[in-house]
Amino acid sequence: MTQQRLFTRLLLAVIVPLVLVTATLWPVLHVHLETQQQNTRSEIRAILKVSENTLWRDINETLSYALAIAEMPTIKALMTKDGKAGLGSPAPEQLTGFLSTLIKHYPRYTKLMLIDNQGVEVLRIPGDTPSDPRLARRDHANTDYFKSASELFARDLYISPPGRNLQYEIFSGEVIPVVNVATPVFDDQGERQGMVLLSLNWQHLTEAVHQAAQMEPTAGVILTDAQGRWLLTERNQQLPPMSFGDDYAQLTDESWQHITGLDKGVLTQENRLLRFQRMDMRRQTHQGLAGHIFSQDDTLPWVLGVSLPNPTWKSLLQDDASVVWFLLLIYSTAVALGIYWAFSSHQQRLLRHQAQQRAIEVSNLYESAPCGYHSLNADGVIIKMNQTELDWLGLTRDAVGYRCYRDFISSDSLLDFDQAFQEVKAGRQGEAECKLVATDGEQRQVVIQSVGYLEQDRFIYSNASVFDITDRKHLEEKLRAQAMTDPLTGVFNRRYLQAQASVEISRASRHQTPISLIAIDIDHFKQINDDYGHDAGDEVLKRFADEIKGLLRQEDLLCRVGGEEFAVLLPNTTLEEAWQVAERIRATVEKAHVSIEHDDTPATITITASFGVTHVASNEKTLKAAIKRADNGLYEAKDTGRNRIVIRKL
Ligand SMILES: Nc1nc2c(ncn2[C@@H]2O[C@H](COP(=O)(O)OP(=O)(O)OP(=O)(O)O)[C@@H](O)[C@H]2O)c(=O)[nH]1
Repeated sequence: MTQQRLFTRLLLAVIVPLVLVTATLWPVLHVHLETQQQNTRSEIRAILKVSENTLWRDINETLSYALAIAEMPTIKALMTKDGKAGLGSPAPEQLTGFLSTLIKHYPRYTKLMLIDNQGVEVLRIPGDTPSDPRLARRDHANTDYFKSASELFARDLYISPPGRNLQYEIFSGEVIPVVNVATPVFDDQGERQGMVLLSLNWQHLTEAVHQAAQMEPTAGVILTDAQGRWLLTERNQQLPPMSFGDDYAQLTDESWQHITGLDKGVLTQENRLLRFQRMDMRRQTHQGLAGHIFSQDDTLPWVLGVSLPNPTWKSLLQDDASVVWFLLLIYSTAVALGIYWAFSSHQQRLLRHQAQQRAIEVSNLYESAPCGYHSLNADGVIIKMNQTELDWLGLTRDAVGYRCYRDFISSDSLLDFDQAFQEVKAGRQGEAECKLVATDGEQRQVVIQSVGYLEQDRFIYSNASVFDITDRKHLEEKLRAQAMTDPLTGVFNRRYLQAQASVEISRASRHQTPISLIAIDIDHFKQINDDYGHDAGDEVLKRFADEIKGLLRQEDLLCRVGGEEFAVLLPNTTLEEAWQVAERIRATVEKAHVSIEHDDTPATITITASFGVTHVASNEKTLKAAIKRADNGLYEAKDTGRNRIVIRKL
């Protein structure tokens, strides 16, 4: 049972700390996780902003250059049929040199072209003819950029979708998608003279976006057109492998559904947090000098997005070892404390149980001790009492608190009790031999030993042990009586006569009263023994004593002083009165018949006795002289025929 309880406590000691620590740490870790997620969101927002700015910056610069070139007088002059260097004439070296430098210095451009109103190429920088047959033609009349830009007003711009409609070029030995930016050229009279076309190296542009995103190595970038066509040229390691032109919408159908409905937003894609926003260059306001910007409407707006790993509990623990150690430390400390609590409380419980057992044992000992225990307050009221003493006094526990102990002390013991109680109240030990009287009147001789408990010299209560000495007292009295009594006849013996004689003599002396003594001896007692046996003799002695006792007063002392010799001490009795007593005894004995069994035959014995009578003189301190006188009288009675009384005076 104890082991099972310990096991339960140990189980609780493990579970409760785990639950408590978890309940305590959960909000903290949750906040920590939320903070991490918030930080991730902020980081994504920042990367997205930088990526967007990078993209816009390059595109805007391109727009600016295109517009600036279209505004250049030499360009206008070159494009104007009526100018000095009209169409069909080669471009001045100075102009081609300037434009070549521009294209070389900005690797984001693959080429610059001037196209006349018929779609015929007027100037191409760089000037070498591409070997790719797709790009070899000089007639641009059927291209989307030509068709679109031919209808634009001054300072309007057309931007082709990246890589759309075969807009690829071979650049540095590889085929790359391009974005064509076209703006019309008008002469000073407002006549449309053709257009300027700048081809943007889309790979270069998106690389810049990538680099911006690489501020955070785990960041991933998405860039698609409005249809979900993948516009990035570089592989993005954080996403499923996508190549330029792949259908992102189809690959991530669910996410794309989410994206298509919103201008911007945040969504969770697998374990990554993706923030996206729309980019519509038609609504670009950067170009304060630009007119309208046109493009293929079905491809815009683009979707630019940045993703980062979304912090989770798992990533939190994996990325931050200190959190794991911290949790391990907290949990192990809590469990260790719990186990310590389980063992210590188990130990305390055992100790408490043992203490309770001891208390019960002590209480049992107290309650059922063979002696009484009680405590009294200063007024003598019982404030505590064990069951033994309650039983002695015939009380129930209800008596505690209001009954006075003194009420149960016999009147002849009150003085001793009061004296002892005063001692106790004074802080000393008190002892009294008293007689307790129970509610039913039963008396009990006891010895009360008590000590007082004092505080600052003020008595508070007493603690008393009460020993029942009734049996001892009875035994003492019995022994005392036996010591003073003749066992055969039950009358006093010689020792008692001598002891009591001095008491009676001094009393007689005090009260000036006479005191007399009778010596008695059975006549021919030896003959009775001889005739009937010793037992018969004993029976005669008992009967003889009984006969005499019946003739004496309470205060007279009948004593057996020898084998068949008796003495009677008669306080307050004159010699004459003593003689009368002796005569009464003699006459009674003479008439007495003692019935015995002798040899299985009933027999009757008659006896006589001789007497010596004297009185104790007032100057005699002991009985010695009086006994001698009485014996002398007795001897004379024997000598003169027995069955008679002889008085001996002083
Ligand atoms: N049965 C019995 N006999 C006792 C007891 N004490 C003494 N005796 C006997 O009492 C007798 C006393 O005898 P004696 O002293 O010769 O006296 P007696 O026979 O009475 O003769 P007188 O005194 O001269 O009349 C002795 O035989 C004792 O043995 C006793 O306690 N019981």
